[in-house]
Amino acid sequence: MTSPERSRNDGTTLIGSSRLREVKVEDAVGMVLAHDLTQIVPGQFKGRLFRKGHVVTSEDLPRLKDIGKEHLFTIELADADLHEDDAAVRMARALSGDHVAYGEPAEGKASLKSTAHGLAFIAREMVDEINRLGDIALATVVDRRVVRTGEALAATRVIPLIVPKLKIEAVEDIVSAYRAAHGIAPIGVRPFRRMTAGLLTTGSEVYSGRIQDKFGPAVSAKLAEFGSEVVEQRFAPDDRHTIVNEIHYLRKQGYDMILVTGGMSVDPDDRTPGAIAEAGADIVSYGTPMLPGSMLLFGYLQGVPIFGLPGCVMHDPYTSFDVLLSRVLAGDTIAREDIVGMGYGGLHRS
Ligand SMILES: Nc1nc2c(c(=O)[nH]1)N[C@H]1C(S)=C(S)[C@@H](COP(=O)(O)OP(=O)(O)OC[C@H]3O[C@@H](n4cnc5c(N)ncnc54)[C@H](O)[C@@H]3O)O[C@H]1N2
Ligand code: MOO
Repeated sequence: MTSPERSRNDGTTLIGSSRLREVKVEDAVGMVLAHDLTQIVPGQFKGRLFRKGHVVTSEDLPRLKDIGKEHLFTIELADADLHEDDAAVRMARALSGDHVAYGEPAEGKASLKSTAHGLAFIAREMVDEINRLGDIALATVVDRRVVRTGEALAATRVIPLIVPKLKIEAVEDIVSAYRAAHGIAPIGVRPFRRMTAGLLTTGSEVYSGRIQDKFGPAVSAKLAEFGSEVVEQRFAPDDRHTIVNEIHYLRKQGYDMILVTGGMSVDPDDRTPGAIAEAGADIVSYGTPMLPGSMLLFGYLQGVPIFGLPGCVMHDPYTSFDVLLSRVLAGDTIAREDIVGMGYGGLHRS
């Protein structure tokens, strides 16, 4: 796993073909730092105290001692090797796909960030394959996580200070093969489209004015959070025929998706799933193996995504609606197997 590293008793260490020479801090004034130096003060600070390339001055000596440095390295880098910063950047470059940016490395780490609000794409098998090489750390967010502009997607790092070029070339080869096979990079972001929605709120208690509608504001806020919009809201009592007609009305308006709220459970007045079916939708799934949001229905009405949203969507901040909505907005067509796969890791409230 680890690079052959040989410490010698003349104060030098050989890593691969490169030589690291230890210099006592007292003798290091005027020396150029070979790598970033980190300070950690729990609860207060963690980061770079000195940058790679910094020229050590006599004023630096107490601060170097404070972070435990008695010696510093000079590096004689062999042609066959790479400095940790350069290795991290090369990996970042290889891995980055659409809507991903990476900046300057720090402390041997390069961060890949999203340049869009959308759904992260992370090829998990690729991450595992790279980490299997050893001496390399590639840490990512989970696939299909919602990311905002500027949010981190992944970070690359090599474990030793110096790594053989061959190791990074192995990463580049793995990634090239992936790109060739799949036509995309292993790390990317699929930006959310701006979609319009027609909303139908069912429930006789709301329709009659007995209680105030709370679903409309909750669903509108949710779509706005994703950059989309509820354009029109209609209301219906718990009457199947009326609900079917209202669904047809919304379909005719040409909205990008149709959302029907309430009446999704097991009571005799819960008419929504039957009405969505009667309206002619192809039901992908009624019932979603995730909590909250288990009573959610998803289907397509003449190709338009249609959701039956259970009461929890009005109440819980994160439900199966968030998962499926984000995928629809990223351009996915949802199949039954996608719904099946939501159960593992899908328990967010018992
Ligand atoms: N015996 C069972 N009970 C429940 C089940 C079950 O499987 N068996 N599922 C539970 C789950 S999970 C959820 S979520 C809810 C689903 O509720 P519904 O979608 O059927 O919602 P309703 O019955 O129509 O209403 C429930 C509740 O919410 C109020 N509501 C509904 N719409 C609005 C609105 N637009 N504004 C304000 N308030 C609204 C309604 O008055 C009820 O109080 O069922 C669980 N139970
Ligand atoms: O679907 Mo309820 O739909 O899990 O809280």
